[in-house]
Amino acid sequence: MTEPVVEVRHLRKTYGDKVAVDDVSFAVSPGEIFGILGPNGAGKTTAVETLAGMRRADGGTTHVLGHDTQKHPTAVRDVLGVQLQEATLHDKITAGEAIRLFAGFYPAPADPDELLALLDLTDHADKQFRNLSGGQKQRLSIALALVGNPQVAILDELTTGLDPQARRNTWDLIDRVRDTGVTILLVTHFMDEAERLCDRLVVIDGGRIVAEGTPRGLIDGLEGDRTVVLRFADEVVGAAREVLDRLAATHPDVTRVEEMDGVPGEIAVTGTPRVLFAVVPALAEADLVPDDVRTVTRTLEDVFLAVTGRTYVEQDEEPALVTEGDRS
Ligand SMILES: Nc1ncnc2c1ncn2[C@@H]1O[C@H](COP(=O)(O)OP(=O)(O)OP(=O)(O)O)[C@@H](O)[C@H]1O
Repeated sequence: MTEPVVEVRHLRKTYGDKVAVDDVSFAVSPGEIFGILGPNGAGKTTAVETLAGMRRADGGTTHVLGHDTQKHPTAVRDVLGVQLQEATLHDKITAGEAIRLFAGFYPAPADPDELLALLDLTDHADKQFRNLSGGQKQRLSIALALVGNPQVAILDELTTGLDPQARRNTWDLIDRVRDTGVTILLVTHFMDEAERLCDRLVVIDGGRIVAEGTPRGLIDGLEGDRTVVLRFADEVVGAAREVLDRLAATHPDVTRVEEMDGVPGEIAVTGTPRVLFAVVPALAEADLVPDDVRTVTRTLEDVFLAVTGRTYVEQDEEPALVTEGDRS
């Protein structure tokens, strides 16, 4: 087995009486994008800041590339790149200047021009920080985390505050960064982001790990209901509803039939994984042909609901990188 690049064992971190991280363990293999997913306040940032040697743990061990980051926090300075939730740069520094300045802090930095190209910033290299868009600032913050040529990068809430297109572009970029050989620890409260990017992940809630695995494995491991949504033309929707209601009352694989809110003609049928086998013959018998059929895709949100009993609420926040001017 390959040695893990990051290894966290029984990590515990408190702030006074507040237990922010409680018995958290995970290991990250070389070249992985490993996710730490959870709602706001779950303890994600505390866990990675402690792992990076920026905070003292109250218990447990943290290693990066074999270095004990609690005992020797500076040992990983040149191999670990950290992009934290909020960083401040001077309004007037340009993107190119910032990258070259930070490159000077490292013994074997990345080539600033290559980094600008990797992060689609070449055309914005001469723009002052205050004039960069949210997405460009975000990409610059990732570039600054990568400028030391790290083997491991921690990216914390990297798409918070970005519009959907900028988020998707950032996801493509993270794939590109991983393709250069960097192992990535991705902290996020966005379920879709974790599902799209992570090879494996832990879900944290209230400081504890509540689920761990690949996104697909966690979703496929969910027991229980499947939902099929059917859309019917106006003239047949009433008849279809009757057939499906009868099915719910009589068929063991069908538990619920509901009209979808705000979508005329759409009916959702919920039941066991065999629900489709019940629905199709019943509609065929009545010669009721739906205009559209889709299954409701299960996501990590369903995993969160299954393990915590709570619905996951995503809250977007301020852009992650702010100028000094923005702070006033
Ligand atoms: N410096 C601090 N002093 C006291 N409590 C803190 C401190 N930093 C974080 N906390 C508390 O510890 C808990 C975990 O916070 P943390 O920031 O690690 O969570 P998170 O999952 O990263 O959430 P977010 O994405 O909102 O930052 C929260 O209840 C938070 O209020």
